Amino acid sequence: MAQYTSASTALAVIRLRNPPVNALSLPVLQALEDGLKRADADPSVKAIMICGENGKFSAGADIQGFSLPKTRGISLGHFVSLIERCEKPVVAAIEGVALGGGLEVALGCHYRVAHVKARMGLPEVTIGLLPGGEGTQRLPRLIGVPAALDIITTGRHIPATEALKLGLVDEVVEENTIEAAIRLANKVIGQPLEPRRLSLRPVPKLPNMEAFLSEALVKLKKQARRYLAPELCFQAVRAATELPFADGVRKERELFNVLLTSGQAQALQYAFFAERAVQKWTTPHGSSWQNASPQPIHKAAVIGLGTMGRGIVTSLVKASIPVVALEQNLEYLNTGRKAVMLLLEREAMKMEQGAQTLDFHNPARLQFTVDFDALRDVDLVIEAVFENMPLKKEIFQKLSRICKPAAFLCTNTSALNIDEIASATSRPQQVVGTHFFSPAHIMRLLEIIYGHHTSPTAIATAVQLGKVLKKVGVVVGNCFGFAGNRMMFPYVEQAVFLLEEGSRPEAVDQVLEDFGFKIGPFRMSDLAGLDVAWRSRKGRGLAGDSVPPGTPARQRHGRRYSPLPDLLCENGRFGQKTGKGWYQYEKAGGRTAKPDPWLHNVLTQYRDTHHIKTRFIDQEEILERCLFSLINEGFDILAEGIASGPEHLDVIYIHGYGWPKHRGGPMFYASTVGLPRVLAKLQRYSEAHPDVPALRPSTFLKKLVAVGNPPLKEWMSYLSRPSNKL
Ligand SMILES: C/C=C(\C)C(=O)SCCNC(=O)CCNC(=O)[C@H](O)C(C)(C)COP(=O)(O)OP(=O)(O)OC[C@H]1O[C@@H](n2cnc3c(N)ncnc32)[C@H](O)[C@@H]1OP(=O)(O)O
Repeated sequence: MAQYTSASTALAVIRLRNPPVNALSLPVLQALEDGLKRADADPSVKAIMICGENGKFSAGADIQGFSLPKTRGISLGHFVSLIERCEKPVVAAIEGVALGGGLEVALGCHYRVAHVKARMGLPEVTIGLLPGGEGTQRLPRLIGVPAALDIITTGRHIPATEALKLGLVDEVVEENTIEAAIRLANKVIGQPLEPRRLSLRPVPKLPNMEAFLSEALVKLKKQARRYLAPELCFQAVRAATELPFADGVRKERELFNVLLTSGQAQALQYAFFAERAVQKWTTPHGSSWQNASPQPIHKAAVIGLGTMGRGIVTSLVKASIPVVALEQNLEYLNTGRKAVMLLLEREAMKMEQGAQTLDFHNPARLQFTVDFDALRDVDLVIEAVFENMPLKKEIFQKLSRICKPAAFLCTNTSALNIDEIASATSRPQQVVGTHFFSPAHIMRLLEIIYGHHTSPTAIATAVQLGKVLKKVGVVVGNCFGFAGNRMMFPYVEQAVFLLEEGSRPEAVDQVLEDFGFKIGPFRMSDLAGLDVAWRSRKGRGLAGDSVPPGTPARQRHGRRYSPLPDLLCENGRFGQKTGKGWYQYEKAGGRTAKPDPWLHNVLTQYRDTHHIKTRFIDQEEILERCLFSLINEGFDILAEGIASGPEHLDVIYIHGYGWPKHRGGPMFYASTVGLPRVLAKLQRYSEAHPDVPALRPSTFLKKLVAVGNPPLKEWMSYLSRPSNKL
């Protein structure tokens, strides 16, 4: 847990030991205390060094431990103070990471030496907390208020070189950090320790501290939106500027306890582990991350340079994977090339600020072509043409002929059947769905869809590709809309039904934005373009000429249907790109949504035509119908084995659909509301709308309620045998 050794008779070494990241669990901290006492009591020991095992100092407090009752009330600050009060110099040797409590331990030390590749930071804010080991009081004393406030309220990891400039560390070394720390420890033996004890230092003054803090708070509130932790972090740092150290520490603890017991901290910590859990993918057929090895991707190709293709090319170039970008003709190729170059130039500028470079002018790294023959030697192709099954099949047939046998063939689709696409090839085991989210070079989610024949190697390779592209890959089964969009359909459907019954787009959006979504469903549809879904509905016989004559306007296949979105499209209202959709915009391509009297009139006429009695719909009903129908679909997806756990759906929603992370994702949210309540509400709404299948409670949800509303992590054990429907 923490190993006590000696580097020489005069130097004691305490090595934090808790693989994989030396998290500061209670036993680790107790062993650290024992080590300090032993070193203090040994007259031959003249200095102490603290380091971490396996090239990592420490990733901070054990996040799992926050939920353990026995660790409550034990303050990390106690251990940090013990280090600082030591009568012998204590040197931190920082390798790998010193994050959160790990950095706070280092701040208790009298000196800090870091390896040049080490990263430091106080990321507690990202898991809904504040640095509760006196970090909010020590850091401003060491590096000043502006830098400390930035590090504490953003949680960003800073590289060792920046840490040196800020004065956070005393030395940065390129070689052996431990040896450098030993050298420093030997050098400082006998020197006075008072000036090195941060708790005794004043916070460096700013001529305009009050103005600085007020301005910083305004900025922070704007960025933090509905997140509690950033503002409480701010208050703790402000306390450091106003109060003596001990009172500041009391304030820090008080604020920490507010956050610790907040639902936000629990949701954010759940999200942290969910993101890691989805990397350990499994399928109902028994393949998993443990029994599949990814193949290396030395060269890739992207077909189609529309919005998605451009983003995907940019992502690949950023990840240093050589790319061949292919379009169907020279005109499209030139337009696509210009757009890609623009994106890459912007990305290069961002990266240069972080001292990295992006090499995209070299044709060996990025080649534009209209010739399929250029794909002969690539290891993986991502087809990103628009959603048209015959076109995709034609392309896959060609790829199957041209690409080398080992090449993986990926399709970027948001809903289409992977098996049907794979059937056009002679290698369905190499075909995998890679659903990117727009803008593809920015959005972190990558939905990875396996078909009936997709090999475990192909899945593992797509997952590995996701990692290399710095995305969160979530493996799901094949069904219409996969996991994310399949859950989105009932959500959007409810939003439109609410308009039919009496609500307005701005009212529905407001409720969902107050809940924490970045944008509500109507603003989202306007942004994405209403024509995409219209084309899909026409293709599925739900809209346009393919609807059989005599079909009731508000019914399809025996269930309720709203033709309102079709009506907008028929009027050329495709959203932002046409300047009109569910809202009106200042111009085509404009971004400022304004409520539109035209739409309000259309809604009134529509209700009159269809004899719908307008009623007032309160916020609770708006929220519940939209969210609970989405969650209900999630339970069906779990029951069918399309996703292997609720965490998968939550990660998809957080990283692909703007679900507020501080609410942990839809399935986590359902668990916090309580499944009996979700079920009761769905039952009530379903009785009121019997022709809406999405409101009919899922059998799996009913089962979970019947067995007593078990915690989320136990849900999957109540499925007797998950089976992929396909
Ligand atoms: C008050 C609060 C105080 C004082 C705190 O200190 S709160 C904790 C603050 N620290 C953090 O938030 C750091 C969280 N960890 C990370 O950012 C990253 O894990 C990492 C940068 C340290 C390493 O990243 P990477 O190399 O990509 O590896 P993983 O993220 O996959 O992590 C490996 C496994 O370690 C587990 N882990 C990581 N940090 C912690 C932690 N602080 N407590 C408990 N467990 C932690 C992580 O879940 C992975 O576990 P497995 O999935 O392999 O089981």
